[in-house]
Amino acid sequence: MSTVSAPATFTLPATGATAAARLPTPAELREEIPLPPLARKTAQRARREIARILEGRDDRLVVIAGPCSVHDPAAALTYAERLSALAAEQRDRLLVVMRVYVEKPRTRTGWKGLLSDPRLDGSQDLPSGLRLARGLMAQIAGSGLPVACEFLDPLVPHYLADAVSWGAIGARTVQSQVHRQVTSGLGMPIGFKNATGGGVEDAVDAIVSASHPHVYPGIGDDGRAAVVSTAGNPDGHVVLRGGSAGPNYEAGPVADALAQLAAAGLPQRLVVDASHGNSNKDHERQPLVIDDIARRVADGEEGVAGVMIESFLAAGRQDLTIGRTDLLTYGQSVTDACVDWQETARMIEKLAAAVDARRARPQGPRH
Ligand SMILES: O=C[C@H](O)[C@H](O)COP(=O)(O)O
Ligand SMILES: C=C(OP(=O)(O)O)C(=O)O
Repeated sequence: MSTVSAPATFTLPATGATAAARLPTPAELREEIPLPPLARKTAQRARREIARILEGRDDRLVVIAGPCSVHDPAAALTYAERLSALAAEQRDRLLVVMRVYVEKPRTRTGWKGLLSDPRLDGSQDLPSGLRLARGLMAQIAGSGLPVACEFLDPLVPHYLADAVSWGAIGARTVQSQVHRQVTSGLGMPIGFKNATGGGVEDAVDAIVSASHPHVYPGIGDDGRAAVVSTAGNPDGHVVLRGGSAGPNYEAGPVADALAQLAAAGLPQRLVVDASHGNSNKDHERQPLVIDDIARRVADGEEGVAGVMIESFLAAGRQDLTIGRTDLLTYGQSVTDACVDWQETARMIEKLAAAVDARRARPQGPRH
């Protein structure tokens, strides 16, 4: 019988990576760009309200609307101003949260978002991107409009999470243990997208995993590597976004997903994304998804707690040529196609009317 003895020391191979610039620590960035008191209040209040809607204790719908990605802070602020006015008008029926997505997962390659490359010129000035992202989120939340984003890099929540009311784990990372661990320590409701193939099981697994405490290697407020311990996130939920097998916003797939949640002992409430695989990335299909959901909500459907809409000032999308921001159309997405402002307002009004109609039903939910 042969035995294998472990070497006394290990030499790690060179990684090929270089550390090009220092990032501020989370504590340094929070001190440099503090959250205004109203931003903190907005973030905390919306977290609680979203959780109540997910629990079915508040009969409003959550509406997560905004650009696929933020590439121009000025256009994002113009959009925020309009959305904020509409959110205030509909606050008794809807809880509107703005997508302020500063990190983009890519299927293969492409611009990875404002945080990675804030000048859109390939210089990848991450320290500036991080500052810009935090400043923008602080300003939007500080205007009273709650902020949503996708958490992609596991270090980034340490810098931004206090400004955020709703977080997403995307279809490309929903199976990742790293992301499940990170979200288990975040203080806001987290929507887990179904995987790109359409499978909801991965999102259900992620909710269960993230609801448990975890211990993992991460960083502390001082930026030093640390053992991070989390308490578990009780507000994980599924986001149906369709997939390569087709859309899943219709009543049948929603009922199937709710059954999977019930089988896992989880609350039967979820969010439907009108974009991505549910629109086949065609922005003109998003209103069809919202119309269908609004009709079902008006008829009394209660499994859908909220919707996501990819929306910006101008309709459609445009290709980004790195280094040529002069070629860009103002207020139009450089990633996935979005509906324009007029269509966004129409969709939001339709959802508000659906909540009213559900309330008016004799056997409708109590509120
Ligand atoms: O939501 C945005 C995109 O669908 C996601 O970032 C993937 O983009 P890509 O397939 O263009 O890389
Ligand atoms: C990348 C996104 O979605 P998904 O993970 O569903 O592709 C998104 O919402 O921006």
